[in-house]
Amino acid sequence: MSRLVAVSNRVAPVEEGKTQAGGLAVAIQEALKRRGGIWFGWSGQTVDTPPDAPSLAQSGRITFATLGLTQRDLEEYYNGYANSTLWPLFHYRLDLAQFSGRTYSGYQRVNSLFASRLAPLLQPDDIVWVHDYHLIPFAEQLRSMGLGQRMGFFLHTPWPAAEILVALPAHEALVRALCAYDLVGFQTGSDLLSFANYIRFEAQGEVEDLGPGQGCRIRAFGRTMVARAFPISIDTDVLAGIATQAADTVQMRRLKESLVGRALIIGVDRLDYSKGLPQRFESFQALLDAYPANQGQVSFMQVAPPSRTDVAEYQAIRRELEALAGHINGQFAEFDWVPIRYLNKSFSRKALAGFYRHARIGLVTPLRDGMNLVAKEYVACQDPEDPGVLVLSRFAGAAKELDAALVVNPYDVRAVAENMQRGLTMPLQERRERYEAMMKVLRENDITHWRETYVDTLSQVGGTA
Ligand SMILES: O=P(O)(O)OC[C@H]1O[C@H](O[C@H]2O[C@H](CO)[C@@H](O)[C@H](O)[C@H]2O)[C@H](O)[C@@H](O)[C@@H]1O
Ligand SMILES: O=c1ccn([C@@H]2O[C@H](COP(=O)(O)OP(=O)(O)O)[C@@H](O)[C@H]2O)c(=O)[nH]1
Repeated sequence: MSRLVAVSNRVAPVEEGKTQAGGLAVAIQEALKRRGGIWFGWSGQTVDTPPDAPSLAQSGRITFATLGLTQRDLEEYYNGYANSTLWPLFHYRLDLAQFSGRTYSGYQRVNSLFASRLAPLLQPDDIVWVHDYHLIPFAEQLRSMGLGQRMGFFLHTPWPAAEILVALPAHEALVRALCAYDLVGFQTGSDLLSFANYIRFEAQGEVEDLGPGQGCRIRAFGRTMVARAFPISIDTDVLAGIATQAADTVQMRRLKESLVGRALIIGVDRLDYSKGLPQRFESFQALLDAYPANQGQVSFMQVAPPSRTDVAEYQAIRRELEALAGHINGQFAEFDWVPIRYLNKSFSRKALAGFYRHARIGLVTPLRDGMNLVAKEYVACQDPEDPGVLVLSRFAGAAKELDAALVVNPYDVRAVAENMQRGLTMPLQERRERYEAMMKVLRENDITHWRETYVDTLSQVGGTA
């Protein structure tokens, strides 16, 4: 069996026997454990000069190969082109996207640096699996060094409609770079459709349908490759197991004591403008306004660990939310009840599992999201006998699979409030039916299924080595 080489900007430090936080970390770790291989990416550290070779660390059959970046590289590649150009653009925020030749050069330079440092570690029959928007030009860089291995890419964010993408000065170069892969995976069928439409109408390429769920063969920029949707998922049964044991944690005991029987609504998101947090806070305000019986009876807890804190837009959304939470709490709080618990910190997977299970509503209302694993985790953690209700944005990739949630338009504050009220008062029978429908989907498409489908497909397409 060929070795797998996973490449991602972030490389999770994996310790044997410890459960990993994010779905991506779990998926990559498992895939590498099975086949043996390398996990290559940024070390998370800044250095004065880029090293000639990555640092190597072994854990079982996995070699972690990581590289420090200079402050300038990090500024131009990560904070700049990845998170101030591509991230806002891919999340339909043209108003926030910055277009700068300097950061674009930095993005290309770091991709070239990464590729040149990985190349000496590669063997001819390796399968290379590259993750996310930070590394779109990675395969093109490897190919320019004469490497012909099978190379796949998976985009964790949405792929925008062509009308949005063409605002990017380098749109053609970016899509040309994607065509250097043998397989390009998207989260949903609509991301795939947006990509196929760009190929047809902007790149004058050919798109051949490969049948239901099989994606399409793309011929463009002198290359032929396959593009297909692979919705990422979670380790459903493992997480459901963790949730049954989480009721006994210290955090859970303290949470229950502090709620004194009140209903809990929960949100868990990185502090990112794509997650729709201001609209969500306003929806909760609208719930208290429109259904005053909830005042003093319902608490909304928003877990929002700070993210990408060097980027100005992330500092701005943090200030906005602090003001909004303060305003709403000032309007409704009583001496013995505060409506919004707003927490700028992160929690372990086990603590979150307990919080999810206790919450009557999981409130997941991004304005755009590639998938949103929190939506899936909330469902998997419910008590099958007495499940809570997922209120889910139609603009999260997860809504394509979890259509038994209460699917909402997050911009429609009043409608989100009405759906929260519907969830709080939903009869047990309906809650069970919706939960079972969603769990069926999550058991069929769990993280193992996602990983195996992707790696099997990549093993069968392309490769000239
Ligand atoms: O690495 P950071 O800059 O700290 O950001 C964390 C990750 O955020 C994004 O996650 C996406 O991947 C999820 C799993 O596929 C998906 O559910 C979610 O919708 C996406 O937003 C980003 O794409 C990752 O590269 C980051 O590591
Ligand atoms: O305090 C926290 C907040 C989030 N997460 C995890 O971070 C991931 C967030 O993934 P999602 O797809 O929802 O959004 P992203 O942050 O990747 O855009 C999920 O697995 C969460 O359980 C966590 O472990 N602790």
